[in-house]
Formats: sequence, structure tokens, C-alpha cells
Amino acid sequence: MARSNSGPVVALVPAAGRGLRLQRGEPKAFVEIGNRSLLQRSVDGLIRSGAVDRIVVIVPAELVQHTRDLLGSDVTVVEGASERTGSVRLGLVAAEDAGIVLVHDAARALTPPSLVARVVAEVQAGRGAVVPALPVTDTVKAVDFMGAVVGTPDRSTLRAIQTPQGFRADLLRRAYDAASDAATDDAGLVERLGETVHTIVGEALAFKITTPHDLLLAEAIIAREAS
Ligand SMILES: Nc1ccn([C@@H]2O[C@H](COP(=O)(O)OP(=O)(O)OP(=O)(O)O)[C@@H](O)[C@H]2O)c(=O)n1
Ligand SMILES: C[C@](O)(CO)[C@H](O)COP(=O)(O)O
Repeated sequence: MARSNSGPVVALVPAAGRGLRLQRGEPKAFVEIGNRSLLQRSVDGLIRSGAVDRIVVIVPAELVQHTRDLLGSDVTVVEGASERTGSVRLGLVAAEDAGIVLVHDAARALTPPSLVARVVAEVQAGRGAVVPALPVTDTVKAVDFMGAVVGTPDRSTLRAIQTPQGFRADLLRRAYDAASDAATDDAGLVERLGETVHTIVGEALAFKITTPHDLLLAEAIIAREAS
């Protein structure tokens, strides 16, 4: 198992979302591709990276016992909150011994283990906050509340951000202690402290399964791997 100088590498897996955009009528992390749930696939990827010492999964309250049965006693399972930031905050409570914290969406179920290992290696090498990033391939517009375009940011400066996001545990705790409202990712809270967040090159396979189209893509990838 990989150890940082200052404590274990603990991966938090937020899996307490409802998956409304996926429109499957069940919490997204429990939707299956090829007989394994997105959550199981994400946890397996973390384990296979060889870079994580402990895993804390955060799920809807009614699925805590089911998840414990599913994942076994090596994985800690805690109840989540109504927003992702709240769910990660609850996961952090269960990671008090961590030296490094990874936060990895259950919804990024096909993330290669090598990406997990690269993020951990960067934090172990001294970075306080590390996120995988890919260049944006569409032109992005800023619009007003009526949908009128108000600007076109320079695409060369934009990146789409993925998980796992890796942090020195004390830095992420400080960011969460200071946060008064939610953010769409954990690095956003670190940025608010004025601390540098470093990017590394992400992976196409770490895409977030959000819509029915994303699920179709994930199913096709798994089917091809199996054939
Ligand atoms: N209250 C929440 C909301 C989200 N998540 C988790 O954060 C990750 C990224 O969120 P997203 O993909 O947007 O999932 P949902 O919130 O479930 O999606 P939707 O907005 O379509 O309902 C997911 O693994 C999701 O389970 C969480 O733990 N707790
Ligand atoms: C954390 C994240 O996956 C980074 O891309 C993303 O911001 C989470 O998205 P959500 O829809 O806000 O849960």
C-alpha cells in the first residue's frame, strides 16, 4: 500500500447524488453497466491503482447498509447530504487520519487506475492540490439570463476538470472549514483560499456519466472491452 509521509492516502467517493439527469429512477451510483454498478467500478479502479490506503464511500441514507453489504468491510460507508459539497464534508469526518485525501466521483466509473496513481504521486511529490484536466474542444460562450451571448472566453485558457482530485489533507480541511457555500468541485474551495491548484493531463475515460448519452457510451466501452 502507498503511504504519504504524513499519513495514509484516503479516497472519498461521493455517491449520494440522485442522478436526475440520467433519468433512471434510482441513485446513479447504483446503476449497473455489465452487471457492476458505477460505484463498484469506481471503487475497483481506486483499489487497482495501488495508490490508495483506505476508501470512504458516501451514499444516500437509505442505501448505507446495502452498500456495506455490497462493498464489504474494507470500505467505510457513510451517509451523504443533499449537495455534493455536503456529502464530501461528511466523508472528510470519516477520514480524520488521512495525510492525503482524494475525492473521486462514483460517476466517473471508467477512470483508469493509472490516473489515480498519477494524482497521488503529484501530491506525494509536494503539490497541495492536484486536478486532472483536459482541453475544452467546443467554443464556450458566456450568456446572460435571456440567453444572449455576453462573451467568448479564450478557449486556449480553458480546461474541463475531472476527478480524482488530490489534496494534502490539512489543505482540504482548511478549505472546507472556510467554505460558506457549495462549490461544483473540491478544488474550487481550495482556490477560494488563494492556494494554487495544479493541473495534470486527464483521461478521456475519466468522463462523468451524467446523461443517458454518457451511459450509452460507457456501456459501449465496456461491451467492447468484454468482446
Ligand atoms: N448530494 C450529492 C450530489 C452528488 N454526489 C455525487 O457527486 C458525484 C458527481 O455528481 P453528479 O454526477 O452531478 O451526480 P448527481 O448529483 O447524482 O447528478 P444529477 O445532478 O443529475 O442528479 C456523483 O458521484 C454523485 O453521486 C453526492 O455524493 N452527493
Ligand atoms: C467534481 C466534478 O466532477 C469536476 O468535474 C464536477 O464538478 C461535479 O459535477 P456536479 O454536477 O456539480 O456534481
